[in-house]
Amino acid sequence: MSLLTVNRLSIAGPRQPIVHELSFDIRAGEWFAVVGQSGSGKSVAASAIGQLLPSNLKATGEIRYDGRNLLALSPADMRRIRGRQIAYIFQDYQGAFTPFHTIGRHFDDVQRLHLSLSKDERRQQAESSLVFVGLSEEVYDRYPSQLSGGQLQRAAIAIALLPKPDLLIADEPTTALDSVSSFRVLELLSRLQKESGCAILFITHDWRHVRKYADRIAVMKDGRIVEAGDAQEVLHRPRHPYTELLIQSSPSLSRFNRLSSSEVTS
Ligand SMILES: Nc1ncnc2c1ncn2[C@@H]1O[C@H](COP(=O)(O)OP(=O)(O)OP(=O)(O)O)[C@@H](O)[C@H]1O
Repeated sequence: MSLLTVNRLSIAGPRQPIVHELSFDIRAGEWFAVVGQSGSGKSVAASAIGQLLPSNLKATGEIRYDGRNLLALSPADMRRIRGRQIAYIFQDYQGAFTPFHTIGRHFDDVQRLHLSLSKDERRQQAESSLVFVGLSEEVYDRYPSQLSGGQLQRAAIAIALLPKPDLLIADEPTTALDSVSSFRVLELLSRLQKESGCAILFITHDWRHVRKYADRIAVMKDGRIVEAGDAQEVLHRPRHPYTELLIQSSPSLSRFNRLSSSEVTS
């Protein structure tokens, strides 16, 4: 069943069009990867879903979610959906945190906005979600600068999933992490997705991640989807020469697969 349907989404920049008539749908509970080279328009397309485009970019077309066109919602209506039903995590996990607020304060901000819980319940919920993503509950009182990149990204995932969103948009969440932290974060996402049943829109240029986690994929080139379908089908029988080129030029899967479970325990 379709959770979100993107219909002829175009995004125009100040000088030229960036994204051209994208159409795809995301099904409930699936891992949908959008893959393509740097600059192909993956991030701007993902930002348009939550009305997070910079003001110099304009989106047209339709993004249907829960019977409504997200592009036509008022900023206030969009804020009620974003964070609660549609959550984001980004490559720039540092930028997602305010340096002078504790991790606990970041939890609290989301809990106050989207959940009605008492102060004690909020702290309890935050501490158990920290433990759930493999962090200690002491992290609650720490500042972002006191955590490693991998730990911060795991905290960001815990916060994003608190309101139990239907869709998590993960924009290259592991690009800035070393390979072991990256592996841990992806395994965590995969586990949480199975447990929570949320769909993931996963933006990446890394085919190793596509091969391991994606159910379906869309391949983007120069602002257009050149090929889309079942991930294994596209990987094994790419129809577009560009997809074939991307797959052939991707780094070997062997290093990623060699990471053993002993390397990834916290
Ligand atoms: N605010 C902006 N104003 C003008 N052009 C922009 C703006 N934001 C993005 N672009 C342009 O839009 C195009 C697509 O950018 P986008 O960040 O979506 O690519 P991407 O596929 O996500 O790349 P990457 O993998 O490097 O993140 C690029 O050419 C970029 O320069």
